[in-house]
Amino acid sequence: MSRTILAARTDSGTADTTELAALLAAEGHEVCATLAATRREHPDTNLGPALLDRVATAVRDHDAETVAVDADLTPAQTLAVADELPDGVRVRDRTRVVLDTFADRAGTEAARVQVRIGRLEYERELQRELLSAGDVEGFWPDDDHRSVRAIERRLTKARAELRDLPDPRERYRDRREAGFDLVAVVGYTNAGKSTLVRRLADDMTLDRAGSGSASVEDRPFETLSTTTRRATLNGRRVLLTDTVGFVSDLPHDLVRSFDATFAAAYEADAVLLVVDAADPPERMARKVRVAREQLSDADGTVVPVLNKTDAASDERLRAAADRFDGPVTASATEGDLADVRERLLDALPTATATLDLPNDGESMSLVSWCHDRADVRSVEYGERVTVELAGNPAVVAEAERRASEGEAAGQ
Ligand SMILES: Nc1nc2c(ncn2[C@@H]2O[C@H](COP(=O)(O)OP(=O)(O)OP(=O)(O)O)[C@@H](O)[C@H]2O)c(=O)[nH]1
Ligand SMILES: [Mg+2]
Repeated sequence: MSRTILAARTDSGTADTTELAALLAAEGHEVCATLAATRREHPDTNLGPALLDRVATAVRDHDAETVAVDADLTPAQTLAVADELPDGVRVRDRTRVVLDTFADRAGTEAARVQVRIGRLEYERELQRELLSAGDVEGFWPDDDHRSVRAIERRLTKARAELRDLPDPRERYRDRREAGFDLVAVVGYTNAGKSTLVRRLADDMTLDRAGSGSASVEDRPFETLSTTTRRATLNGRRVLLTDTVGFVSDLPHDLVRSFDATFAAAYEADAVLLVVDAADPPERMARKVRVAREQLSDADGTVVPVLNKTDAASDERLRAAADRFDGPVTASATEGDLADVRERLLDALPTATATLDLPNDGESMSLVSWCHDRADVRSVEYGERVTVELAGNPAVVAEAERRASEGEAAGQ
């Protein structure tokens, strides 16, 4: 366990260090002291001399090995902060902490390569700055010799590896063409996405052909790669994708490198945006802002889900509800999720059709095909068979095509 001092600077108000503290705890760091100050960003060190002085003292008092700064430092600022600390103390800003967390726990090959790219891009910038300051010696934790050229070679290799992996968006498009309704469950880290996916999949599932399971833990970034489970909603075949949680102030490069999550969100027919309704108002405001930014390109209908209602006071719940247009409330651990299922169904694009079929064996197998994929609202048997159907537009169109094909074949 590494001993860490957490330092935070904020322009106004009080710094909220809970997010970074949770990340550090999840990494197995012991936060020995948290030091905060309210002041303008200092151009050289971000933190400013007074706070930096307190940090240096705390490092000595606690014999700390690392300092985590709750801000995004420029490479020059990282160096300037390290300069004020005892030799060998490692300085990490929040981007670095997030990258390290992901690197430790990335589950899939794609996530691992993406993390590697994010880290290399980060290191390249830092290395450029180190070189121009003429101060490379002893900065990196290992003796790994780095030159900008060497980093770039590794970047090129990693990008090529990523290109060779299957494109996540392609995979979603194939699934859509196969008549699945795609639902992405997204939101801030620790909001309860995986719990919700598990519950929804269990409630909605008739056949459990789904792959993977959604791991639940009270720590940030429990889920580090997308997991998809199959479920049935009103006869429709739904794929529920659990995603990697958002955090605030991620640099654009890093966000872009988490393509799998964004592919799931952007390609989805409907997006469940899970929000922790028990959060204090300021924290929630920040999280909602982050989620909105990240989802601005999503095509599907976004359904806000205020989760953890069991743990939220009425006042918090009302305040949370005011932030959204028509949210649905839920407790993924305790409540009944009927409202979530209903809202999800409303959000999915739906087509209807009435099929008029000859009364023969061929038609019977088409009726059972429909039952497996859509909401068969009525079937009337007479000289002909009349089927009323609602569901995914691609499925309904395919049913109509099969009906007319059967008709043509019978003539
Ligand atoms: N009280 C309460 N706790 C919940 C609820 N839903 C989830 N939790 C808890 O919140 C914690 C985080 O849940 P997860 O499902 O792992 O959250 P997540 O959004 O998938 O988190 P990441 O994968 O880390 O982004 C766990 O301890 C859950 O048991 C809820 O409705 N009420
Ligand atoms: Mg999760």
